[in-house]
Amino acid sequence: MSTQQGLPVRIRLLDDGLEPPSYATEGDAGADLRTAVDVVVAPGERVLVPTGVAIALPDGYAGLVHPRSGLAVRHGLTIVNAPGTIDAGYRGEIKVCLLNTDRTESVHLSRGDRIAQLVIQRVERAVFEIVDELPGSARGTGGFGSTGGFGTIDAQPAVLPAGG
Ligand SMILES: O=c1ccn([C@H]2C[C@H](O)[C@@H](COP(=O)(O)OP(=O)(O)OP(=O)(O)O)O2)c(=O)[nH]1
Ligand SMILES: [Mg+2]
Repeated sequence: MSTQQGLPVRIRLLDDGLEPPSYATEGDAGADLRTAVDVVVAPGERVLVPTGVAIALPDGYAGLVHPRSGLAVRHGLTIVNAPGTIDAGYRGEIKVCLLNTDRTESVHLSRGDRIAQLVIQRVERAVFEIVDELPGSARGTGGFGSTGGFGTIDAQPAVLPAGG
């Protein structure tokens, strides 16, 4: 009898010989995902990396693909669309769009290296109700540094033109 506790999630291992996603230590929020291929990510480049797994999440859940902090700090490796969203209905291979933010050094990854982490969360689906006025709140329309932060906030944040 298994003593493991948690949400049962069906997983297909699409790549024989690759270790399945796993939690590194008890209490971890993210299960580490591995690259199925050797890959070099050049400075400033992005690469879509296969993980060799497909999952079926129960309705009402989503998987969020987060970067790993160690790779971020040591190598500048991040995920372009962090966190990536794995929909409950998605049955394809989970892939990770890695980005090397380092200006000079390439990142060399070997098949089996842990490249990202999958956090599974409950999610709500909204039923959008169109209204003319929103209810008041303490924050109101303040945002984008309205509560203070670095330096002076005298100026309003610039509104950048789309695409510019
Ligand atoms: O980092 C990611 C993000 C997404 N996906 C897969 C699972 C997800 O369910 C599907 C769609 O992702 P998303 O909705 O973010 O992409 P989209 O650009 O909106 O594509 P689509 O039109 O297919 O929804 O792609 C991944 O494998 N890795
Ligand atoms: Mg989508």
